[in-house]
Amino acid sequence: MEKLKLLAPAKVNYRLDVLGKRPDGYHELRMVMQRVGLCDEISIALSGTPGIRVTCGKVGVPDGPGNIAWRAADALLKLSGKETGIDIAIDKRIPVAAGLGGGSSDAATVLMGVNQLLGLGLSDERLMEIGVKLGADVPFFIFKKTALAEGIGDKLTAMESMPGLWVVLVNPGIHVSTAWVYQNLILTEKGTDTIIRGSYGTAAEVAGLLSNDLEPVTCGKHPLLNELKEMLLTAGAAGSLMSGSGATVFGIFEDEEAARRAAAEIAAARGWFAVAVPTL
Ligand SMILES: C[C@@](CO)(OP(=O)(O)O)[C@H](O)COP(=O)(O)OP(=O)(O)OC[C@H]1O[C@@H](n2ccc(N)nc2=O)[C@H](O)[C@@H]1O
Ligand SMILES: Nc1ncnc2c1ncn2[C@@H]1O[C@H](COP(=O)(O)OP(=O)(O)O)[C@@H](O)[C@H]1O
Repeated sequence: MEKLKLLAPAKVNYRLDVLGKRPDGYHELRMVMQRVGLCDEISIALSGTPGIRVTCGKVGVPDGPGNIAWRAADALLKLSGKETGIDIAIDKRIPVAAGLGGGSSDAATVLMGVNQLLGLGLSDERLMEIGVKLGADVPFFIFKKTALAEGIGDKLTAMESMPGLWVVLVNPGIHVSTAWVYQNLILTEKGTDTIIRGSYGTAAEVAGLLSNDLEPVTCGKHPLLNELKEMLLTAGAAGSLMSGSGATVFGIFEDEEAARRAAAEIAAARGWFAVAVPTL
């Protein structure tokens, strides 16, 4: 039986403006989303034994139907009407519940992989429609380009030109519930007059874009994150920010060596998860 091995990358949010709350409880956003080279490895194989099996073996990530990758496979299998079985193994490299979109990326990768394995021929647009029902960030990972994301995160426009940078991701092992962060957000009447351009040329220019309305909620609960942002700046980052709902904090660097040195220093000093990865 045919088998695929795929990489599911993480993301960071260079910008996250919350514009308001919708009647269904979701929030209207304006984000700039960037994929980075820290990836889960996903094997997908068709099987003669009907049913979907997902194994991950990582604490905090459910096997079986609780896994968003299982739900992605289920959605496509139902749509296909086929009787085949699907076996999915996830080698989890992306920290979990960390604001890096690992679950959403796994789901997007499974949608694309199962579409290919079952020969369904669904367009990316159709996969994004199916994906947004699994999670607001899933369409972005099918889009595969640095994006301005609006709506609940699903209305995507490609950024015209973004610099290739090095991103240092630091996660102090704090798990954050995205739902909790949105529930505890205090919406203000702040203006949204910052213009987001289509093109940014340097790390310094991207640093001017960095802002996240969810930061005060998560950093309010975990003040250590402010310290992490400072450590990244001291280590030479052009800018630092919390990603998504947190608790991962990232710094942006133009220079690979400087980024690798910063990650090694922070990992050695405090024993936290800290890696330097390129933007994709
Ligand atoms: C904050 C962000 C930024 O990229 O990323 P993460 O921190 O999760 O990585 C996203 O908005 C997270 O997207 P995602 O994690 O796919 O969201 P979902 O599973 O659909 O929803 C999780 C919870 O967040 C809330 N939610 C999500 C998206 C949105 N635009 N408004 C919301 O209020 C939902 O009400 C739900 O309770
Ligand atoms: N494939 C998966 N990878 C990671 N988390 C998953 C997965 N499937 C289900 N989950 C659950 O989704 C929650 C959010 O995880 P994740 O996508 O890593 O975080 P975030 O929303 O911060 O980007 C976790 O608490 C985890 O239990």
